[in-house]
Amino acid sequence: MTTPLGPLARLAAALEHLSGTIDARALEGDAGTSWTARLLAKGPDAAAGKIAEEGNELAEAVIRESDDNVASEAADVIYHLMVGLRARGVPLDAVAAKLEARQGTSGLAEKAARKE
Ligand SMILES: N=c1c2ncn([C@@H]3O[C@H](COP(=O)(O)OP(=O)(O)OP(=O)(O)O)[C@@H](O)[C@H]3O)c2ncn1[C@@H]1O[C@H](COP(=O)(O)O)[C@@H](O)[C@H]1O
Repeated sequence: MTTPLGPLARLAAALEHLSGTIDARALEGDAGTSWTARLLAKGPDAAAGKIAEEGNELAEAVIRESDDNVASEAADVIYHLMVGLRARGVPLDAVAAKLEARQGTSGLAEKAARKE
């Protein structure tokens, strides 16, 4: 019997799959049949617009919508974030490195250090 994946492992697997799909669309996607290819063809500005739009929709959902809508809007943000990173050529590794570098540093301490 296989052990079911925990939520973070499921998310990591989904992101891995999505990342591969976005890379494939960037290399040989058809803007006529693929939203990802269409967005990438328009360049980073188009992805940035969708990140902002979906971010607002997620914020609205967090404030006043159902748990299911929050999850759905969060998925939209993650997808468009990944397309934006691909449009800019910023590798996921670079984002991972930022998160890793912040581990163990309080957000409040980091903010205070910026003001010095
Ligand atoms: N996760 C997503 C995903 N999330 C959202 N979207 C699309 O993003 C678009 C914009 O979402 P909105 O909710 O803003 O829709 P809208 O209001 O009609 O958008 P506008 O046209 O008004 O900007 C819609 O067409 C959604 O279907 C996504 N499109 C693709 N993916 C993933 O990417 C894969 C490849 O998709 P294609 O590139 O389209 O083949 C898919 O199999 C999915 O795994």
